[in-house]
Amino acid sequence: MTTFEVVFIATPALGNLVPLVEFANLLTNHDPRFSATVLTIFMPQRPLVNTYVQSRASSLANIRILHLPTVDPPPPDQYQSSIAFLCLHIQNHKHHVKNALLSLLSSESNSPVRLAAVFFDMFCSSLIDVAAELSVPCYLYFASPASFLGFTLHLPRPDSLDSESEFAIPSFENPLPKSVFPNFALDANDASSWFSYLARRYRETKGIVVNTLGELEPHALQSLHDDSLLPRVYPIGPVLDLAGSARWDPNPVQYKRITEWLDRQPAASVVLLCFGSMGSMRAEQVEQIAIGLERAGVRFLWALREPPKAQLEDPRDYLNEVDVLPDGFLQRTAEIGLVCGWVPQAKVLGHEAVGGFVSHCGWNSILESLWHGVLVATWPVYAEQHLNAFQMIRELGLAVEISVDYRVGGDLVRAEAVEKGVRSLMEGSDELRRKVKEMSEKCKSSLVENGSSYNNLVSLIQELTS
Ligand SMILES: O=c1ccn([C@@H]2O[C@H](COP(=O)(O)OP(=O)(O)O[C@H]3O[C@H](CO)[C@@H](O)[C@H](O)[C@H]3O)[C@@H](O)[C@H]2O)c(=O)[nH]1
Repeated sequence: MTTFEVVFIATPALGNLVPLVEFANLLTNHDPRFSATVLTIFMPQRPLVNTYVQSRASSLANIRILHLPTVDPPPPDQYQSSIAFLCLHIQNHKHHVKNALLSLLSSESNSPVRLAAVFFDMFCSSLIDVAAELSVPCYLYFASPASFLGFTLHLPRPDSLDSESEFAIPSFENPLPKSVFPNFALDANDASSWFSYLARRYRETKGIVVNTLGELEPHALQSLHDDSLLPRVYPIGPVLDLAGSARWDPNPVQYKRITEWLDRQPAASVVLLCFGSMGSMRAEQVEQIAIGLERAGVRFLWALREPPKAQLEDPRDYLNEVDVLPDGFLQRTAEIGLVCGWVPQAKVLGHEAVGGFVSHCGWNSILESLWHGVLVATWPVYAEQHLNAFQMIRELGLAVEISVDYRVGGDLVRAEAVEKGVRSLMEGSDELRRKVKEMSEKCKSSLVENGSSYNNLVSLIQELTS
């Protein structure tokens, strides 16, 4: 029997790497003819990514994790933005990726294993050259929504953006105000030119897998389908690591403390506040959130993390969060709240005590909340999150809004807005909750036999093995 090897390469960031590894896991579990190798790129500034890789490497039966040799980071005079840094750093691994693929191809020549494909994620377009040189079919794995994939393909030039305008982008039903554009699309620096380059090259792949489902993003997916210059798009999702960081938690003591605290709270009473794997807030914003939460008087679990000292570093848990919180806040809210650092988010969202989620709208967080049927209040911060929030509220009607000033990098969100947003999340919105529960059912059924994502996985496998 011929067996098939698939290689996966992701950006060294949890939001990209985790879904890619889970997709590799889904593929190899679905069809035992497949085995997978994940090639990882090392970045010293990302200790959480490294912890995740180490732990996952030992827990996945059909997946080999291979570390590419370490490469020096690009010197500062070669980039202006963190996106450019990432893209250059990834591009500088071309040689090592080629060697890794060559060694897999050479082992293939004396065994019935076929190297069926290489999957790259959204920042790795430069590596398409390596796959092309070795004639290995190349696919894009897109960990953000289909709507954002469409956005990248129709990125207006920054110098064509005028402050009053709205923009028609085919993957969105409504015109987009400039205020929801990601930072990289607004600045005429190297970030927008890198993104245009990345997206141009998506079209050169043999297919694109998006971590979404047809039932969630029908409009965006139809627009991609209608794009005759794009390869076939396979919506296969939601692909999630539901055990999440509970499996590789950076702080197991904290995890135990959180779980025990949640176990003592009434059903659907707690609001979780968490802003992604790279999320942190400056001191003035922390203060406004604290005041807003205290005024709202709801139970809360707040993942509060310290801003990184240098660009591209992960935030860290505060050694002592008392330093940034208003005087006496922890004592006054001791009965109803828990402030902690990193939380095992996917597990927490599945806990019956959690009734609402204030989220930065990273796509993995949105999918995790939909999976568990937890209503989100949107608080986008960076990357494509303003677009995701726009889609969730205006296009899909699946979230409530914390009225963040939509200027990117925006102003302080005042305590009043936090209080109002949290109240409307926890107190009202029965109809929204019903819709979210309905979507939760669709997420689950899409992955079982004859579900839409399941069927797309079967079609992809047919293509990979033909
Ligand atoms: O305290 C925390 C914080 C995060 N997480 C997990 O980390 C992941 C975070 O992923 P996501 O919600 O997508 O946010 P980011 O880490 O910010 O992800 C980046 O990558 C995503 C996928 O491309 C984009 O949608 C985001 O905008 C981008 O910032 C999720 O699985 C969370 O469960 C935790 O478990 N605990």
